[in-house]
Amino acid sequence: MTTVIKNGTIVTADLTYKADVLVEGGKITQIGPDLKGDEVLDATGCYVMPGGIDPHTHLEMPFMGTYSADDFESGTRAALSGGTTMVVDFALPSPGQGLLDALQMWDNKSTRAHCDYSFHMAITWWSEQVFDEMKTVVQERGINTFKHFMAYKGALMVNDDELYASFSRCAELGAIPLVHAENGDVVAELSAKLLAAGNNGPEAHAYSRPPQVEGEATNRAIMIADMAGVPLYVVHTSCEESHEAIRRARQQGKRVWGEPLIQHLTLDESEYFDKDWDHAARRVMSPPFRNKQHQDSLWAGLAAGSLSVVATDHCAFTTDQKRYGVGDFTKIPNGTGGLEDRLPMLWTHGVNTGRITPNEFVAVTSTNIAKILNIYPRKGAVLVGADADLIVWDPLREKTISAKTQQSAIDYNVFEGKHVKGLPRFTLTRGRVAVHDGEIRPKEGHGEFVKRPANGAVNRALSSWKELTAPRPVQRSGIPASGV
Ligand SMILES: NC(=O)NCCC(=O)O
Ligand SMILES: [Zn+2]
Ligand SMILES: [Zn+2]
Repeated sequence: MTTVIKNGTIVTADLTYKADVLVEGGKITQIGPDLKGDEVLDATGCYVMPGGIDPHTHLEMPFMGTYSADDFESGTRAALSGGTTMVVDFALPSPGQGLLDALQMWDNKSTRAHCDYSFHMAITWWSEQVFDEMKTVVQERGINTFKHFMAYKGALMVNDDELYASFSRCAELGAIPLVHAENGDVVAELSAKLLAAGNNGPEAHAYSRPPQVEGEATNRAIMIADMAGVPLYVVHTSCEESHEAIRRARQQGKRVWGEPLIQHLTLDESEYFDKDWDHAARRVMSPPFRNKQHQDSLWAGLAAGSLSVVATDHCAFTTDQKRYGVGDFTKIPNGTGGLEDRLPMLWTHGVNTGRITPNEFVAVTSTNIAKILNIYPRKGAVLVGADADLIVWDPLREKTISAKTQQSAIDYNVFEGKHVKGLPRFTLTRGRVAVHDGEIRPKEGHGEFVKRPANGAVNRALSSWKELTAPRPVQRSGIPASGV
């Protein structure tokens, strides 16, 4: 059975041209004029683009005494509905738990996925066992990224010596470290001080995590990665201080990528000052939403190329779960949703406003991260031989975002009431039409785990350079006799 997408304009990260696309056996088999197939999808007036890849989700994540409410079933259904065809989640060992044990748990959770997926492996503690298992994770399990939390003291946070040890191990294995960059010690101190002063509402969450704590941690992570000789990916870059650190590092030739979230690009800190406790608590996430100047910095970074990927950090909690933190903001589960809305919101606020081009849209939602994760061009491309993860994007299709019509399992949407223009007409996941003329047709269990090999181009280049420039002892002809 073949499927042909006809009459569309193909938009990739670097090209825009008219052609039909033929799909068979889950792959793109031909691109050209006047193609024929058993099933025809009409793309008249539409852009045919690589499906979105969201490299930052937390589905059914155990966190802050509960589990995030969207699992791999509802989460990947939401993803497909909004044009995202692959998610990368985080396997999180609890303290003392082995990496392979934790991976087994994430394997079990992900069997219901509607679209393809992968995992980042989190390093939440350090030991010889963790050091040893990192090799198996990379070489046998096909996971080439390791996540480190510099925040969440007493839970997921790791210290600088552990960061250095793990980053060095990543360098040896051809893997890439990821960081959640906030100074967890300072956040803990500020939180305690705010609570002691009676500042216990959701707005205090934002007060406890000012941009400086993110900027400092980003600079520190960049320095440690440089010392360890490894590239670095900074998740949820939310402010100018962190962006500035990334921009400077890149100008110095360091291999550092920054990932703003669609939430930080389009929602601001005023949400936390809402008189309705639920409204504010539903938007509690780390780092928190910032002011307009920080948003402008993030948008500028996407246009200038100093920021590389737009993600969601989808980690959705219901209103009841958020209410665990009534009277103590530090107990509000951190996280917001966005999987279904990332592409429409970015198109509406990015492409429709002229802040980014359609090609840049493809780059930051799909192609750049496929290259970073070393799965390009299997993913993130419209090329013969690539997986047929495709969206037929209708720039005229409109809707108003509402929890009433969303796929996510939670009872609200942080983008509630926002009007978007630009939505998928069709979404294909490895050739299977999962959104048909705007209507979701999911298939539980269709999603497959995507292995990601180590030693991508950037790792290889950086390790050659580090080897070439490594400190070497000076060769001396005559060595004086010891004074003792
Ligand atoms: N971001 C957030 O608040 N929750 C999810 C966990 C994380 O990424 O820090
Ligand atoms: Zn984080
Ligand atoms: Zn996260």
